[in-house]
Amino acid sequence: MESLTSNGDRRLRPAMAVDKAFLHEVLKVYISKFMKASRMLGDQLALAWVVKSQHSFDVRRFTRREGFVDEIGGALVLFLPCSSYNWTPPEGAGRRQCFHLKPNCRRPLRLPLFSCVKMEANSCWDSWVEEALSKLESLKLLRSLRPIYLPNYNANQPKSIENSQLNSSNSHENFEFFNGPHKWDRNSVQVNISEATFQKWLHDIPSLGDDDLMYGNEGADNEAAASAGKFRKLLVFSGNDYLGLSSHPTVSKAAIKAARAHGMGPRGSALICGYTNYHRSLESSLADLKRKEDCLLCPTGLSANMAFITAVGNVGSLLAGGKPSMNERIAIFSDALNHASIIDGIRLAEKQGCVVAFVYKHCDMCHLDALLSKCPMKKRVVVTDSLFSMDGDFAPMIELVKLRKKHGFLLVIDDAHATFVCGKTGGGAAEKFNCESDVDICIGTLSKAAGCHGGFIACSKKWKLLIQSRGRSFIFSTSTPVPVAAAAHAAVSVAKQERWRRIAIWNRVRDFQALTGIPVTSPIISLVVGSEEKALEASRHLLKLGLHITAIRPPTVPPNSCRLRITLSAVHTLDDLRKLTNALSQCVNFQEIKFSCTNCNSKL
Ligand SMILES: Cc1ncc(COP(=O)(O)O)c(C=O)c1O
Repeated sequence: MESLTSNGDRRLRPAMAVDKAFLHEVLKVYISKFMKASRMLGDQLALAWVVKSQHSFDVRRFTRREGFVDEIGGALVLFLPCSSYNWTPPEGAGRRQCFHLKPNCRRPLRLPLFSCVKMEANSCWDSWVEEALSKLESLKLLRSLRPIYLPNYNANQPKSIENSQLNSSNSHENFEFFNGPHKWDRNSVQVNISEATFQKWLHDIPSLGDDDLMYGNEGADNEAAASAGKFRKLLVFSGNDYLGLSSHPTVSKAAIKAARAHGMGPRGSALICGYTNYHRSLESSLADLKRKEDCLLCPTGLSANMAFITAVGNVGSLLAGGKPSMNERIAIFSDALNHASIIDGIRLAEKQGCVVAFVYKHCDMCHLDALLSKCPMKKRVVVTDSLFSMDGDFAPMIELVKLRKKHGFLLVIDDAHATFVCGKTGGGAAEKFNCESDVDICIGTLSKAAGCHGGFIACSKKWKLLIQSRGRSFIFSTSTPVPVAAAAHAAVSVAKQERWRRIAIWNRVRDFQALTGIPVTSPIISLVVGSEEKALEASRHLLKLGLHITAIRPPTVPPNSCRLRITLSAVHTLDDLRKLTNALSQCVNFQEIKFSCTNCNSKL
């Protein structure tokens, strides 16, 4: 099936069977849209959502005064004045072809007249969101982002700074990229800890972070302390800076430049006065990366998940015009191992009486299918981590897409750990599994592979408007500091351009597998060792050997599934991996782990 965007480019989309109940739902929205359009044009309009003819027609003929073309629910809809045209509705469906057109397209496009309604799995969601937005509009509850324009330099700065700003520009073209690792990259995987911290960690003594750091924060003193044996150097295998961008000079330069020109504090939440051209640029680059219409920045990944879930819950109450009945609520199907922020978001929305949660067994598509089949509620959302943070396994994206087609739910992924790491361009898990257009909402964070801070929701413009108007953790929190937004924008470009980083990290994944024989699927490696004591003992042993690896214990993971969570980075070398696997071989049994992994995989 072919789709035409306003740019005139063509993409192939899978065809879908027409479901009559579905069609009925969408037609309801067509009618309300039609009424609105009639008012807008001050004319009586004929609605032609499916037009059957041998001929082609030229969209140029339909000016705004005469009528217009819109896309609703994935189908092209013509709104035409009755006086000029006498279109009739279709006489039934069959196997037909359909074209899409972006709303209010002005470009002259020649389209063969189509004779079919094509239903997208989420077309009901499109119409529900539209209806929710109309309700919000009538209640005057739609909220706006009004970017404050911050120029590239600040004329009020001292002369020397002002000049350095003038000499460099903020534009993408001036970002510096490198085609291989450099000395600075090591900063992302090498750290020092003081002897006091080391001792407390070794003896599992609770710390408030007030350990005697002895030599302050100055680099030169730290060097001296390290060489005098006061600090211990550790090689980090526990961070989420997968590409090593936290120490990338292009990223830090962007932050420095923005901090010099504009200071630190964003001065307010995004809806008040904390949203600037820097935030907008970052949103655009993330929307591009995720191949979505738009994107909404949130203060953190945690707040992005919470904002989305509270906003989706609101659709239930807005459409019901008050507290929704059981069947009017939103059914959210959530993987049992989803991130805490998804769980908390769902709990909050449940408390507000907007959603009902169904937790399906981890990655178990039969269980999810059964729950969906039994569920009488129409408004359904499936939310899952794409790459699970504790186990390092991927959600079964292809099966999820199949179920989405079957049940017509909204598919939402938390792509926190896969963004920038997976896919040819770093687009994340959906790009890796070639299903970007089947993922409706992609939530992510800039605090992991981007090496910065902040969260985002890549989605359609309609969803963005809904979330920015109803997502409480977005609305009621101060926006991202400008230097952080500038740094993250640089990081998006670096991550895209420096492809060698993605190649390197996946090479390290293969190296780990080759050195241990343990099958691994991602840079997050979870070695389940069993009891808490075993995990702590292993972590202590690794610490003594200079490796920063944490033991993950309840309540983060279930009792007796305590583990060592190891994360690999593009910046690790093969020698680092040798050091790691040698040390691991002294405290964990690779054969046992290999056996339980194989067993586990055969059950999937
Ligand atoms: C899967 C997942 N989602 C969301 C988050 C939250 O992101 P942030 O640290 O930006 O709040 C995390 C981070 O821990 C995560 O692992």
